Amino acid sequence: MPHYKIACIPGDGIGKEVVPAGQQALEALAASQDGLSFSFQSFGWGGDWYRAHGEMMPADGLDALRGADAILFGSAGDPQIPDHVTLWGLRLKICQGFDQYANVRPTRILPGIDGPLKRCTPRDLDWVIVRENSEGEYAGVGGRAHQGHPIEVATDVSILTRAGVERIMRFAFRLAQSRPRKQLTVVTKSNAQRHGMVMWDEIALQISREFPDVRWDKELVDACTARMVNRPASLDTLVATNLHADVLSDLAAALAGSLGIAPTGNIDPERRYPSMFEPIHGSAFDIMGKGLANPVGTFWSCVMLLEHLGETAAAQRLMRAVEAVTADPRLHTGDLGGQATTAQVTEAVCRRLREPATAAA
Ligand SMILES: NC(=O)c1ccc[n+]([C@@H]2O[C@H](COP(=O)([O-])OP(=O)(O)OC[C@H]3O[C@@H](n4cnc5c(N)ncnc54)[C@H](O)[C@@H]3O)[C@@H](O)[C@H]2O)c1
Ligand SMILES: O=C(O)[C@H](O)[C@@H](O)C(=O)O
Ligand SMILES: [K+]
Ligand SMILES: [Mn+2]
Repeated sequence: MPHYKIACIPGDGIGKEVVPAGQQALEALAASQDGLSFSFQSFGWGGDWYRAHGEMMPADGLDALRGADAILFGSAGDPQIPDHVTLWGLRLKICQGFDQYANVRPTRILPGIDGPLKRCTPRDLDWVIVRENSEGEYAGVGGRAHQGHPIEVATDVSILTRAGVERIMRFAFRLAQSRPRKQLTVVTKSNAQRHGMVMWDEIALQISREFPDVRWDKELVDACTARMVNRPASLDTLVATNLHADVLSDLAAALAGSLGIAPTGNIDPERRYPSMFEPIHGSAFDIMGKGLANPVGTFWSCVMLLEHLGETAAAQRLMRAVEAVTADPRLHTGDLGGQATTAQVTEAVCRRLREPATAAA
């Protein structure tokens, strides 16, 4: 009987609220499904760990995660610690350390959710953004010199490698091919960025030849924001660099109703290392510690986690339970205009999961 080891890293802010909610949902799922079981190991890394130990996670922390089947992550970001310290010391350390180079960000308007675009129905917005997750603007290459002097200099160099672009393009074309519309939009900025992004475009064309059944086009990232708003139904799968996709995916989440709903997987497609699943949002300093965070993005991330493990039936059951709960406005958290708490939404999802299969369907 399948037994999965899940490493939980709540991290900071509302991560500490939504990751336990995700764990509860997985536990409810396992309790109601023969042959599915999980063991959870929780790691108290993040801002508190930093205050105690001077680092966001132990230097050999990746070794503690290596044996996990998957990682459930919350957020890195603490009001008292600079954001680049928290992000690089935890999330990026894991994503880059485990070469989770494909970041997959699905967006849909879930039942009962009132998206902000008046002409956009749930049928018009069904996207997956593939974010290059290992290099580009997040390569970490650059430096600062002469700090505080008039000649001070600072650089962040975007690095794109042929190997890195080929693998993310191949992943994105394959994902597009697996979806009904078989359609990919390659997001670029090769008008202004005349080296790396030009290579990006050339490699997209090269890889496209391996996928003759995938219809594809190219869009400059600035125009892509307008297209997402004005012609959402013209998009299906998108692939973009690390930073471009980071920005586009927050926009996508907002257009689907809230940042609190959107999920992501940091995937190692070759399965050399555990992949890591998390809501796309951060620590949400303005609401942390109040029990008001929307746990739906984390539940949906758990759905992606289950899909990654090959537990398709369990993934579908959890997604149906989440959709049944979003369909009820009384179970909407503040970000959706409602008044429900994290605990109420979590309990409602778990209750659905405990119901006999036919009733939950
Ligand atoms: N993957 C990550 O670890 C990650 C992602 C994004 C931001 N961050 C970090 O989080 C911190 C805060 O960043 P930010 O303010 O730019 O983004 P954020 O996602 O934390 O919050 C933006 C806004 O969305 C709201 N929001 C986000 N998630 C919500 C949820 N589940 N329910 C209800 N409302 C929600 C917040 O209340 C806030 O108003 C920073 O330190 C940043 O670096 C980390
Ligand atoms: O990449 C970033 O900036 C952060 O990790 C976060 O914003 C995310 O989207 O994961
Ligand atoms: K997150
Ligand atoms: Mn982001």
